[in-house]
Amino acid sequence: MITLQGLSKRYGDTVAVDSLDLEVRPGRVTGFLGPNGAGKSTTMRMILGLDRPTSGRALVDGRPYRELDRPLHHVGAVLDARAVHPGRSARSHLVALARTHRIPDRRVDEVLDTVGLAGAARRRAGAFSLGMGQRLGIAAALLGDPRLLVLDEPVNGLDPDGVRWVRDLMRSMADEGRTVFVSSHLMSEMQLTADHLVVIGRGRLITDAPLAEVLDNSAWSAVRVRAPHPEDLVTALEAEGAGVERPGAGELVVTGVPIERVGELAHRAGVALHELSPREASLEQAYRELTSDSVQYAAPTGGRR
Ligand SMILES: Nc1ncnc2c1ncn2[C@@H]1O[C@H](COP(=O)(O)OP(=O)(O)OP(=O)(O)O)[C@@H](O)[C@H]1O
Repeated sequence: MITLQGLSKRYGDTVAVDSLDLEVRPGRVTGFLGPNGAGKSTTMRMILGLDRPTSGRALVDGRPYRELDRPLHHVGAVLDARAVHPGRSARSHLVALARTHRIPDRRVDEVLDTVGLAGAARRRAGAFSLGMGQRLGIAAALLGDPRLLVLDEPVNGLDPDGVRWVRDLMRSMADEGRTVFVSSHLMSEMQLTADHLVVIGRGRLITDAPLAEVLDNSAWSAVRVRAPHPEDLVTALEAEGAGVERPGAGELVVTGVPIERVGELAHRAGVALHELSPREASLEQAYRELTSDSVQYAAPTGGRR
């Protein structure tokens, strides 16, 4: 488990992380989202003891990272997959890392196999593609068979097979009861991968909630109804305080009432339905609503048509 307590980081006048309180729990994939500059990487660096908090604490299994006896067994991390000696082979890079942490060489071959790099193990890491570099970074993260994975944009540069592979890896790690904390800007991918979401903006916590709750709370979530004569249903819905829009003749978009209730009210009002379906929000839509006030580096809107 990762615990953040009043975690803050300033760089001069910039408040990169602002009093974050958070628990990242085991057994699920927690997506870590936020606009550019929100403070995600800085938070991850503090969790991994690479940056010192200005105030507050970041704890891994109850202790600061620097105080862990065998850190690679607690946490595997991929922050910058390019941080590899370019002249070394993938295998010798991992062997060097393993030996400094008293991990046997056979574990290196196991993780090379797991990430699909066994065939490229003796090639220079400097000549690796972006995707192969990501796989090597993940191999390093897995070396100590850690209880916790911290991944900063792990699917960056991966092809569709690679993206699916990372998704499956994170899923199986979480299903084994490990903690997976992953940042990404790819909302469609996060919607497929994450169980739980933490969203920050300008260094502050915006949301810490299950994915399903974030989607349900989106203004985009609604119920679509098609009915040739919906008037009595509209009256019943409005009496319940539902929001009812009428985008076209015989069409309703209903908010604020569960789909089952819309069905019951239609039945009671004797209104024939031609369609009753959920309009589900995408994470992209929900995320835009949540972060609309905290986007710092937005492209200008309007202009070209
Ligand atoms: N070493 C540093 N020195 C000065 N400012 C920094 C440093 N590292 C980060 N910052 C600033 O802290 C803020 C948070 O940056 P951070 O990289 O943590 O955001 P992020 O959410 O990871 O962004 P992105 O999605 O663009 O990777 C930004 O304003 C950034 O410019």
